[in-house]
Amino acid sequence: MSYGKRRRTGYDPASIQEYTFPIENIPRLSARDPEVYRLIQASRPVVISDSGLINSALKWNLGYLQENLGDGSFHVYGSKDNRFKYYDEKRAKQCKSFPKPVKRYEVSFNDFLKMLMEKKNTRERIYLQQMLNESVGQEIVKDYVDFNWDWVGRIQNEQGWGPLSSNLLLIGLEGNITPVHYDEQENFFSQISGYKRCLLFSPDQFENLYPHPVAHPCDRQSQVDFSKPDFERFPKFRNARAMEAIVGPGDVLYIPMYWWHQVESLKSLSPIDHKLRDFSTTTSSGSSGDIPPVTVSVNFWYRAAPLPATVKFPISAQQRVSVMRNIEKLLASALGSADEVGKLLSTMVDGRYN
Ligand SMILES: CC1(C)c2ccccc2-c2ccc(C[C@@H](CC(=O)O)C(=O)C(=O)O)cc21
Ligand SMILES: [Zn+2]
Repeated sequence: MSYGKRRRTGYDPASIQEYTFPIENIPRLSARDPEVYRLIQASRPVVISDSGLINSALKWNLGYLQENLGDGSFHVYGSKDNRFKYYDEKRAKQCKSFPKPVKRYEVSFNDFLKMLMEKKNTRERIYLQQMLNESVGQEIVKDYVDFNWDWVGRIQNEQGWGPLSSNLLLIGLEGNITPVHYDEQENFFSQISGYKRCLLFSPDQFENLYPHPVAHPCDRQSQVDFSKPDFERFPKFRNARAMEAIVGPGDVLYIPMYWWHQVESLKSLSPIDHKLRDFSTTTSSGSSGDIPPVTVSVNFWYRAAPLPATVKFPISAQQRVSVMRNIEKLLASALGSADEVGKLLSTMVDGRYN
């Protein structure tokens, strides 16, 4: 069930997964509308349709990227299903019993293209995510310089945000899902090609989304799998309610810090012509590979504004999450291991605070 109008153009509605929670629409406004800046000021999500932020990148098809991305190495994640659940490598090494949800490869862009062709036939799905850095070719640098930095820089200053920490280039297969999680940075999520469905949940829904413990490799990720929610373990997930934006080329979605988001690559109705230069179309398996359709996005992560000098009460949901994180970290270090944090918190709370 979804309230209000859902954007209907460009993607195949059959590629929209049905979930158990109600969904409202995130406002989609022009950069000329003052309401955009009121929503950003209030740390509320909004889609800006004509910011021009990444117009210079709208020509980034795979052929252009192959030509100009340079010969650096790229992080490519592989998943045996369509979910790409992030995990922290260091923490994963510490807990032996942790089954790694995704595999990580370091490959050249051409190898990534080969993987795209070969993965067409295998179960494994792949997702490239690579920080845009100085290893990229001159043309990409030019396009990057031509981003609308005046527009985004003005917001960064007006909001008192910290520095831009990174821009991640994301190239995924249609059907790829980044499961619901939150990040501790402000994000201008920009869509270059293809369509992505972004489901957002406000930070005050922490108890509905049951994040893993902070010390867990999947810190900041929800334990709930939307496609098969375990209501016995996570009963409050019944109270979750989402806001949704379907972003297409040129759209920018403001994802406020601490807001939960799940991102799903939809099936595009007009597959892109990748203009792949004389790419050997016969893969090692000999099948004449045509590249499967992909989505391309780039995000802009900004460090948070410094905390205000005086705390206003009642504290915000974001501040509540930050306090809980600090308590979990403090207890894990005070007790020497994260395993006893739960027991100690129950001892503190049971019969005393509840
Ligand atoms: C799933 C993946 C590839 C991954 C694997 C391993 C480590 C990190 C990440 C990572 C980080 C960010 C994104 C982009 C976006 C979601 C989306 O567009 O899919 C998002 O969440 C954001 O911009 O905040 C995607 C990924
Ligand atoms: Zn994220």
